[in-house]
Amino acid sequence: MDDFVYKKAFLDEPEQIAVVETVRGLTPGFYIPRTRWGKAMSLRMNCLGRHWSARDYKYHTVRKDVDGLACAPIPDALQMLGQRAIVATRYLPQGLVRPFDSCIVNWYPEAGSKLGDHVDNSESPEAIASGYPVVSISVGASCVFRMGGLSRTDPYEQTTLESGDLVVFGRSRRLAYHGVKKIIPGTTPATLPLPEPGRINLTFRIV
Ligand SMILES: O=C(O)CCC(=O)C(=O)O
Ligand SMILES: [Fe+2]
Repeated sequence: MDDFVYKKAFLDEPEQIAVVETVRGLTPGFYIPRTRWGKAMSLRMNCLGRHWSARDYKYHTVRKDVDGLACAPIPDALQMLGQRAIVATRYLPQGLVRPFDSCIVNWYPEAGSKLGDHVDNSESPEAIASGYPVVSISVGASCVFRMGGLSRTDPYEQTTLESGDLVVFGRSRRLAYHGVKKIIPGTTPATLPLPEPGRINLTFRIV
């Protein structure tokens, strides 16, 4: 089996609505992350379970570079979606599924919002070496997503991620480069309580 799996329509419409309502109702809520150079990222973020700092690229228990508040725990309903993704894609058998300790919620609010090509490597060496997959669930506007290899210059597969789509990557692809090139305006389902062009992505990890 490929270690990068893409599954269309993982979430049905009521589940997509529930995800948006859940993430918009969290306290503490979204913030605009700033890099170590003080530059504002083009998205809003809320880290659940553990806080990932855009300043030092490390995980913390509090939102140290934002407002010092403890981050909200991962709601059970979201944790269940993350774990279900691993079984639904047959990435691992049910008995090997473990709870995620981090769910980063990214909200891309504009057509120009993006996330440059990067590797998810802020996690502990043991977590990365285990090859346990990263689960990424998208809701709202479609985006152009690209997944590459272990070197920045390896070829990339480009995919349009639509509302409800799922991406799972681990094992040999755990440290693969990936990024969000752009948000496609006019694609946010009208039934979602999310201003257009809004895209929400949930990324679950064991850190
Ligand atoms: O928004 C996405 O689809 C990807 C998010 C991502 O790669 C990350 O948060 O590390
Ligand atoms: Fe990532």
